[in-house]
Amino acid sequence: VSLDKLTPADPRVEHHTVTIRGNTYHYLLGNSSSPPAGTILLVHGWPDLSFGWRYQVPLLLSLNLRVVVPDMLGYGRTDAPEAAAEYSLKNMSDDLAALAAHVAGPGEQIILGGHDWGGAVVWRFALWHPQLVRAVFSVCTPYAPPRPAYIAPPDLIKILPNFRYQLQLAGPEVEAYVVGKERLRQFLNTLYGGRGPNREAAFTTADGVIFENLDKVGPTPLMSVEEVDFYVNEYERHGMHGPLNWYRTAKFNFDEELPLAEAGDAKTRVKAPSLIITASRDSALPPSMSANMDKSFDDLEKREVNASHWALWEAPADVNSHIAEFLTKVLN
Ligand SMILES: O=C(NCCCc1ccccc1)N[C@H]1CC[C@H](OCc2c(F)cccc2F)CC1
Repeated sequence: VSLDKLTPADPRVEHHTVTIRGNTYHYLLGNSSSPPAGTILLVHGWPDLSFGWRYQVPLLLSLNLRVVVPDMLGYGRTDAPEAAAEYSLKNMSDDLAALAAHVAGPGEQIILGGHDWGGAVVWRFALWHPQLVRAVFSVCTPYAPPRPAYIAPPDLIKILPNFRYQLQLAGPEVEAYVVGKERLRQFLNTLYGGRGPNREAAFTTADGVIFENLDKVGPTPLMSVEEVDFYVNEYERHGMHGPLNWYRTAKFNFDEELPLAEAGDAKTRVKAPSLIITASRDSALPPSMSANMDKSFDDLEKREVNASHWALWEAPADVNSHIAEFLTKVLN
């Protein structure tokens, strides 16, 4: 399975913008030569960009797919509205349904792939727009059924202590501190696994961002300096308010999804062919979190790769072989 990856200015993808439900989205569009065997929509997570799928796009083009990769709301060359409610999983699902109609035509079924928050989005897309889903996969992020009762984030932390960093991200400190190229670079290097001279971490799922360590952190081992430069320039456009709004949506998601939870299996089961690829060393989303998924799916495949949360870049050959195996079955 080829290991080549997109460069920031890659001729294999076009750049497009389109206004969707009031927000302007930027997306990469890769067209296979002959009529496509299908359309796949790739959804990135936090803190990432459409470019986060750089190791996967060439493989997907080789499968004769039309590949659509948006910068999600708040990121890159897509708008970053102020209100957190706009970033709800239902709004994201509805935006992507409109984007799919724009690219593939109204009512056309698509394949969806998500990583991290993008994995949460694609699972919810499958609940809100089941008729549009040809197949769906998530890297790292398990499916959590809509809940009949609201669990406020502080209480969720008691059940899922590995989510503790999300309380900090939903607050004002990280947004206020991570301003300007220098601190954006330190922040991104930190999130992508950079360490200090004595292996100090400046982010853990227990502490969140450790501000006093940020300026000690060296470059991430997962990206070239040019790639980090690209990310820093893309993040400088909006700063961190938009990306952090994704962590301020818990109550909006609960309220929107309550009718699904109350309808039970009819609205909370995923029928389309599905795949989850877990990352063995993901400290935020460990494979154990996917243990109970089977009861909500008609057709679920599970695979695991030996990687951290950033499996797309750290184990691309393994991730890509699982995706290729899954899609070859879906496309034949
Ligand atoms: O915060 C996220 N990613 C940032 C990771 C940063 C990191 C960097 C370096 C090393 C480790 C981590 N992702 C979110 C994605 C949505 C998730 O919410 C959905 C959800 C539930 F609420 C309950 C059960 C399962 C489930 F998926 C919550 C984590």
